[in-house]
Amino acid sequence: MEGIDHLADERNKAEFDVEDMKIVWAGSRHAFEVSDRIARLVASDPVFEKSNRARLSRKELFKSTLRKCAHAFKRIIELRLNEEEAGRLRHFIDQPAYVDLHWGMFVPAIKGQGTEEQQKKWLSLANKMQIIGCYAQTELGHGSNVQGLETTATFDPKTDEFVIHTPTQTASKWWPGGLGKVSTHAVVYARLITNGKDYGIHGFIVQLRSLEDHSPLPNITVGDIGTKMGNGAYNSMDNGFLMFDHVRIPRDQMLMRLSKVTREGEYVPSDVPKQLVYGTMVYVRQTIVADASNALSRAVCIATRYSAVRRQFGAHNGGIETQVIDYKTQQNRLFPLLASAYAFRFVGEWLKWLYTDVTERLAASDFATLPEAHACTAGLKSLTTTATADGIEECRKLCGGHGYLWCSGLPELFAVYVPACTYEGDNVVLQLQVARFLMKTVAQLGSGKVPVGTTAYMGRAAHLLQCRSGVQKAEDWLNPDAVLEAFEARALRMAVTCAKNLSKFENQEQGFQELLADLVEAAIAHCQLIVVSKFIAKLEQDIGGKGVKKQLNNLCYIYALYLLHKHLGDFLSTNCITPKQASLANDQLRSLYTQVRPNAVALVDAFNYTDHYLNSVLGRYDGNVYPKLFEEAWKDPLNDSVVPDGYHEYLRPVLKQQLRTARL
Ligand SMILES: CC/C=C\C/C=C\C/C=C\C/C=C\CCCCC(=O)SCCNC(=O)CCNC(=O)[C@H](O)C(C)(C)COP(=O)(O)OP(=O)(O)OC[C@H]1O[C@@H](n2cnc3c(N)ncnc32)[C@H](O)[C@@H]1OP(=O)(O)O
Ligand SMILES: Cc1cc2nc3c(=O)[nH]c(=O)nc-3n(C[C@H](O)[C@H](O)[C@H](O)COP(=O)(O)OP(=O)(O)OC[C@H]3O[C@@H](n4cnc5c(N)ncnc54)[C@H](O)[C@@H]3O)c2cc1C
Repeated sequence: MEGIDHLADERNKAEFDVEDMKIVWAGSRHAFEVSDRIARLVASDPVFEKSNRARLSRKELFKSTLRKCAHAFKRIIELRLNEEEAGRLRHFIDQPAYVDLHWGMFVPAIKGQGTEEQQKKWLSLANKMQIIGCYAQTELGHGSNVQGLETTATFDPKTDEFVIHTPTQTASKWWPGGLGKVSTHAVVYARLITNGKDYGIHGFIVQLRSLEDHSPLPNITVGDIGTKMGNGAYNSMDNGFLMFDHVRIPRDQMLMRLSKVTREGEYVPSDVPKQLVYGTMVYVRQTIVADASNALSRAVCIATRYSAVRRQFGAHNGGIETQVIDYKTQQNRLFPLLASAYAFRFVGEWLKWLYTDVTERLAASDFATLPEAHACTAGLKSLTTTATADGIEECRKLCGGHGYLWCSGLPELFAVYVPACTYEGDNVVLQLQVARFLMKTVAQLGSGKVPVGTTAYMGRAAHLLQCRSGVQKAEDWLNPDAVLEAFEARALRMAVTCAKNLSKFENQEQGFQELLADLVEAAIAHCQLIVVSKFIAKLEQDIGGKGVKKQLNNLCYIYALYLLHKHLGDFLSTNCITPKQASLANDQLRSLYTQVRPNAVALVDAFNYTDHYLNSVLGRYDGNVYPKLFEEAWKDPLNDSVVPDGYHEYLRPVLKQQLRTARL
C-alpha cells in the first residue's frame, strides 16, 4: 500500500489549479517559496522530529525543546537565514518555546518602547541571543486589569536606581512564557513611583539570571508555574513566576521612549498617548490573528482528508460505503470551518496592513487611528481565536473516535491552541474594548464627526437603520451588496440598541456593567462584519489562476451565510431579514456545499502542509490511514510487552480471587 495516493480520485476532481491557490494562500509567490523551502528543511532534519512528544516526561520534553531551539539557532547562522526565513523555521518546528517570547514580545517591547540608545544597547545583545528575554506583565492577582498590577519600581535619587519590588504574594509575576527556566532578562511592567507619587504602569529591563552560571541574581525568586493542559502541547514552554525583593536596576533600564524620569527624579510625561505603553500587545494581537488561520487550516486539513478516506453506511449489494464527507451534516460542519480558515487568512493580511499603517502614522505623530487599530486587533484576536479553538474541537469530532487519538494530531493542536482565547487578553475582556469603541462611535453620530475605516458604515445610519433586505431568491445571497447590507444593518442596529439601553442609565458605567452580555454580542457582530467585508474586498483584487477565484467566491459566501444561519436570531430580531430570506440563505448554503465538495481535498492541499508539520495519521497527504494507525498503536509503550507490567502484583491476584469465589 506504500506509495499509493489514496486521495488521488479526490485530487483529480478539483476544478481549479492547486498550485495557483497555494500562492494566494501564502500571500505571494515569494512567501510561498520561502515557506515551502523552510518547511521541507525542517521536515528532513531528525532533530526536529516530534512524533513522540506525548510520551516524553515534562523534563524530557523541556530538554528536547532546548535542543531544538539551539539547533534552530545554529542552522539559522549556518544557512544565513534572514528574519523572514528564521521566523518560518521557528514556525515549522512547531514546538512552543522561550524563543517565541524572546522574538515575539521582548524584542518588540524594546523596539516599541525603548529610546534609540536603549535599542542600540539591548537589541544588539538580544539579536545575537547573548541575552534571552521575556515579557513579564501578568501577576498572580491581575492579568486583564493591567492598571491593577502591584509590582513597584521606586526611583532612588541617591543612587540613580529603580528599586523593583514585589509587595504582596498576588504581585508575583505569574505566567510569562520563557521566564520559568530560561530567560536571563525580562521586560517587567511595574508601577513607577518617584518623589512619592505613583505614575502607573511602565516597562523596565531587568536582569534575572547570571550570564555566567544561569543562577537567579540575588533577591530574585523565579521558577516554573507547573504542568499545563494536555500531553506535550504547551508544556514545552516554561511559563514562570517571579518575585523581587528590592532589586536595584540603573535608571536607564526604564524603557524611556514614551515617558522619562530625570536624574533628579522628575517624571516627564509622554507627549504621545499613554496607551502606547500597550503597543507590544497590539502588535502581538495582530500576529495572533494571522496565526489563527494556521491553526484552523491545519485542523481542517486533517478533518477534510480523513472525511474523504473514511466510509460509513450506504453500501448496497456488497458495494463500497459512502465517504463521510458526502453526508450533508459533515459538510455543514466542515465546510464553514474550511471557509473560516480562508477568511481568517485574508483578514489577517488586512490587519497586518492596518498595523503597518498605524505604525507609520504614529511615527509621524498622527494618533487618530490608534483607537481603531486597538479595537480591530483586540476584536479580531478575540473573534478568530474563539472560532479557531472551537473549530479544532469540531474537527476532532468530525474525525469520530480516531480523532480522539493523540496521533490524529488534533488533541495536541487543541491543547496548544486553546490558551490563545486567554493570553494576550481574555476574549471577553477584549470584545468589551470593541464595545466601548462602538458606543463612542454611535454617540458621535450626528455630531458632524464622520466615522471612518471599519466604522464607516455607521455613517450610513439613516439608511441602515430602516432598510429591508431585497433578497428574493437564493442566488441573490451571492450578491456582495446584499450580504454586506445585511451584516452592516445587523451590526449597527445591535450597537444602536445597546447605546439606547445605555442611555436609560443615569450612571453610564453602571449601565455598561449591566449590559455587558449584549455589548459583547454587538462587538462580535461588528467584528464578523469586518471579516466578511475583507473577504469580499479580497475577491475584488486581481486574483489569477485557473478556477481559483471561483473557489474563493464559494468559500466567501459559505463563510457569510454560515454566520447568518448561526446568528439568525440577531438578523431576525433586528428585522434585517425575513424568515423567508433566511430560508433562501440556507438553500444557497447547501448549493455552495455541493459546489465545494469536489474541490475540498484540493482546497486543503493548497495549504501546502508537510506530513511533518501536520503530525497526523488521519491527515496524511496520501490518505493511507489504517495501516499507519496500527503502526502508531504498536509504538505505544503499553505494547512493549504482551503481558503488562503489574500483572503479577495487581491483575493475577484479582483474577485468581474471582476464580476461587466462583468455585465456592
Ligand atoms: C509572542 C507571540 C508571538 C507571535 C504570535 C504568533 C502566534 C501566536 C503563537 C503563540 C503565542 C505565544 C505566546 C503567547 C504570548 C502571550 C503573552 C501575554 O499574554 S502578555 C500579557 C497580555 N495581557 C493582556 O493582554 C492584558 C489584557 N488587558 C488589557 O489589554 C488592558 O488593560 C485593557 C483591558 C484593554 C484596558 O483596560 P482599561 O479599560 O482598564 O484600560 P486603561 O485604563 O488601561 O486604558 C483605557 C484607555 O486605553 C485604551 N486602550 C487600552 N488598551 C489599548 C491598546 N492596546 N492600544 C491603544 N489603546 C488602548 C482603552 O480603549 C481606553 O481608551 P479610552 O476609552 O480612554 O479612549
Ligand atoms: C499559555 C499562557 C501564556 C501566557 N503568557 C504570558 C506572557 O508571556 N506574559 C504575560 O505577562 N502574561 C502571559 N499570560 C497571561 C495572560 O495574558 C492572562 O492570563 C490574560 O491576560 C487573562 O488575564 P487573567 O488571567 O487575569 O484573567 P481574568 O481577568 O482573571 O479572567 C477570569 C474571568 O473573568 C472575566 N473577566 C475579567 N475581567 C472582566 C471584565 N472587566 N468584565 C467582564 N468579565 C471579566 C474573564 O472574561 C474571564 O472569564 C499567559 C497566559 C497563558 C494562559
